[in-house]
Amino acid sequence: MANLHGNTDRHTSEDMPLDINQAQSSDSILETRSLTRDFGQMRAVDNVNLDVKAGEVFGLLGPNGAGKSTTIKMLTTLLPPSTGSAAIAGLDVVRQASLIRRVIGYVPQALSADGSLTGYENLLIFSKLYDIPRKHREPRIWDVLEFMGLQDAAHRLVRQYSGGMIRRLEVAQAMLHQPQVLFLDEPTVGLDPLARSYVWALVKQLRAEYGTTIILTTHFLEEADSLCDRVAIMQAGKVVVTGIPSELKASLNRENTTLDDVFIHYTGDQITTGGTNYREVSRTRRTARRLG
Ligand SMILES: Nc1ncnc2c1ncn2[C@@H]1O[C@H](COP(=O)(O)OP(=O)(O)OP(=O)(O)O)[C@@H](O)[C@H]1O
Repeated sequence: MANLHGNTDRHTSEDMPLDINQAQSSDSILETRSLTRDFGQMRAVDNVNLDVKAGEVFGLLGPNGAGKSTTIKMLTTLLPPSTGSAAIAGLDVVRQASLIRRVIGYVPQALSADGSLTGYENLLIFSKLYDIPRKHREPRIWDVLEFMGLQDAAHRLVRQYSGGMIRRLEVAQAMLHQPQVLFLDEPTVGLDPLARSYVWALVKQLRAEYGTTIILTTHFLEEADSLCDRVAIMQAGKVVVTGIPSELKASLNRENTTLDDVFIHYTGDQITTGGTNYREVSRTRRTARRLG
């Protein structure tokens, strides 16, 4: 393993990925081993090894097209890996997919709430999808509505919600069955700063009150710095570095280092550029517009 401290040369993808605190797999709730996904000739996720501890907020960072969403889709059983393996709470994502779905929640980038229904109705549908027993549904729905600060809007149509309220409803949907691990794929894309800070507060509260392990992707490095216990930076399908944000920043041995500096150091890229194609841009803009 390369020595991170004092090394200010740009990291290349040929190097071994760095892990500056080397999580032990024994207390991991999520593990991937050589997780790989190909789309035809294109390798979207390339031999990714991750260990996430129970109760951590873990950030997956990387430029557009780095492989973050594809990784999340494999972990949430929506896409089978080409090779390699992944386990959550000791369950294999391929062989035990239906059991995995009971212990995870997932908020995708694309809209997952139906605008023509009320918030309550959306939650009722999810409570049935999650097989929550009939007598527990209503109290559970009111619990999550209250937790997300949406109880007064419960019977309003979702199309009348603000972008921030829709995001909170989507997190509520994903939390109904009290998952051990919650995946948030760009939870604050398209939100204004106030709504974004509300979502940050919610993530912190979820972890504090329920001990939920949270795995999020984001393009906002300030957000990752504020929320995440550890981050992994991906580039071209590989994890190039994993670590605690403060230690990653300190390791550059520069004054006033931000996570942006760390990101540029390891990827040589500004997070808003590089590898972007029309499909990705239009998807992000579509999501932002629908939330906005
Ligand atoms: N279904 C698919 N078919 C073909 N290629 C795909 C598919 N899904 C993703 N890709 C490609 O795989 C690569 C990784 O995409 P992915 O969406 O995982 O990146 P990302 O890091 O999540 O990017 P973004 O930050 O833009 O969401 C990209 O080159 C993308 O074009």
